[in-house]
Amino acid sequence: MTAIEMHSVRHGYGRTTVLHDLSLTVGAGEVLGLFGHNGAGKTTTMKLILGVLRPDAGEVRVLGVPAGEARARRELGYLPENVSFYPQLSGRETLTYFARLKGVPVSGIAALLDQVGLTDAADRRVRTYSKGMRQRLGLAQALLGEPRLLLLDEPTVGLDPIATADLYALIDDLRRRGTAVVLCSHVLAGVESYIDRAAILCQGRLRALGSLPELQREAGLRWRLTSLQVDPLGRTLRCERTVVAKEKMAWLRALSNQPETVDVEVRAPSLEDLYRHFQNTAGRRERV
Ligand SMILES: Nc1ncnc2c1ncn2[C@@H]1O[C@H](COP(=O)(O)OP(=O)(O)OP(=O)(O)O)[C@@H](O)[C@H]1O
Repeated sequence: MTAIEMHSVRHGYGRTTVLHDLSLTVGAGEVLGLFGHNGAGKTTTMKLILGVLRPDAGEVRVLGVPAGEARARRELGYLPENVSFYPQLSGRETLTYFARLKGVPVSGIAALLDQVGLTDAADRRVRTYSKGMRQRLGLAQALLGEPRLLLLDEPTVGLDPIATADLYALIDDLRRRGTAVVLCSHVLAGVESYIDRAAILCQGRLRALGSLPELQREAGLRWRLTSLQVDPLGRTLRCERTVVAKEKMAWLRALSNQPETVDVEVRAPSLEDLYRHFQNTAGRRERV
């Protein structure tokens, strides 16, 4: 079943429209990265999916029902951007509280604490937690009740590199079990191999949507080839060139046929390169 369907959604605060004609779908077991500058409309999009905001126009459906319906809410987990908890409760008490609010069994709490690496701190008050520990508790809260759709707003904020890698591994595991995930982040480096598609928002408009190879094709950015060559005196020379995607293989063949070439490194346009490209060209496109 499709996890999210947004059709021609418009939303504004007061008289200012901040989302324009947004259409996208997210399938079961799909991880969508939602990216955009500050104020692009990412959190507003999340809130529309949660059903705490209603669109001014268009339609938002979650797991086959209108967003905000009890069935959709029950199957949805949400990690907000600025997660906050009652400081006097322990981690375990916090999860018990949220499990009761959500109407899900408390029996899975120990496993969740373990999954996010908080077992040893489970009975400490949250006010003694570091930022990263609070973030991990937020993630455990979002995972209560085994949601079929998980919305993560800046989930890596405050996480150290190992905890960040653990989070991505957890997302991978959830994806394999059919959970759909929407992941908002300003940290693009490292996220690309964990998302199926990226949606790039600019000034409330969907500027690009697709898998990394699709976005690479659409953007037409150049690939970087770095070759190491040994000259007749035995010195190693480093040569760098950028080539368009369709010429990449011809260049690779040519380089590997040269006996002086000892190594070639190929760098595809990264998610960061693509993000910058689509943001930079958004204004231009709108003016056309
Ligand atoms: N409650 C509100 N009232 C009025 N304007 C709002 C409200 N919430 C958000 N906005 C405006 O809507 C636009 C989109 O905000 P939103 O929080 O969705 O962006 P974002 O992409 O999540 O930004 P960030 O990366 O900074 O978190 C911004 O211009 C913001 O100022």
